[in-house]
Amino acid sequence: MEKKIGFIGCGNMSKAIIAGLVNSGCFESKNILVFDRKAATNQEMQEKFGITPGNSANQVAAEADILIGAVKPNVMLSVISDLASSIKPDALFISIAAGVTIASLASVLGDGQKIVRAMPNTPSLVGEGMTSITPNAQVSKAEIQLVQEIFNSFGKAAVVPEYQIHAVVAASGSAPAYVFILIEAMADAAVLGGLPRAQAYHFAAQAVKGAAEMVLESGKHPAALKDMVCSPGGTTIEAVRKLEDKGFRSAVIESMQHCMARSETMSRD
Ligand SMILES: NC(=O)C1=CN([C@@H]2O[C@H](COP(=O)(O)OP(=O)(O)OC[C@H]3O[C@@H](n4cnc5c(N)ncnc54)[C@H](O)[C@@H]3O)[C@@H](O)[C@H]2O)C=CC1
Ligand SMILES: O=C(O)[C@@H]1CCC=N1
Repeated sequence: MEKKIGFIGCGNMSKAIIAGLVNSGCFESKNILVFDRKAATNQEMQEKFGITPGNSANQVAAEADILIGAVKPNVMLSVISDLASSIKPDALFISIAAGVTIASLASVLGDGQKIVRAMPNTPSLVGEGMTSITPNAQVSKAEIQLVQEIFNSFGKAAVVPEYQIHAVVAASGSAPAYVFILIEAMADAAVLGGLPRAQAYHFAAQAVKGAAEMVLESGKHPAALKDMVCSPGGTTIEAVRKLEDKGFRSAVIESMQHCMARSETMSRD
């Protein structure tokens, strides 16, 4: 598309989104404007992806049709208050910060600004992101579609009401971290069983990827898919019994409950 998309802050999440955007061809690289306070990062992104580095946050804000705020939650409001007067009045401002509400963003940017809260995740880097989108009342249906198109270009995107964002953070925003721990633990066990380390990661990661694809593609209940693996008196049911004994489900549910509680607390701070 011909529009310009700007990034304020270019850390782990912006880098994943920019890689996804460039690889999908959704935006021409030159129409991706990046400003991070670390000059080396802007230069690195220009060399790697051919994006246009910004001279300042205000310059990027003044040029962007779609502006993504991607700094840490605790500095988001102060960073955008310095930019508010530069942002184009009809630009879409997308915040990806956890725990920063649309109301607090609007209190800085003004009630007339088109604002979207999005919650992406790092698999955007490999075109497998999952992003929730929550627009304010100023964002038109066509603009919501545009935002979906952008996030769909490197994964999947769905519109959710703002109160559901805490659950989205737990189920997809933060989720890659728990899955990486799971893969690491599975690989450690495989190494214990004699598999070389590199192969252990390969087998474990491919098994996780394949299982996820089965849930997404088959439409079957995860329990039915689990039952298909468990042969009577076999190996899998032994592992399943031990996972239940160790409280695997409960550990996942309670950890995600803490994640959601943290997201709620951040929204009130
Ligand atoms: N990392 C993740 O998996 C996800 C992160 N998020 C959200 O994305 C946001 C960014 O997170 P990360 O990329 O992980 O953080 P990060 O710390 O890797 O990146 C933040 C970047 O902002 C830059 N920065 C700070 N102040 C600035 C300023 N005034 N002007 C320009 N650049 C500035 C920093 O130099 C840094 O490169 C957070 O609000 C987080 O809640 C959302 C979903 C997933
Ligand atoms: O840990 C965090 O606060 C951010 C939000 C979702 C993933 N990372």
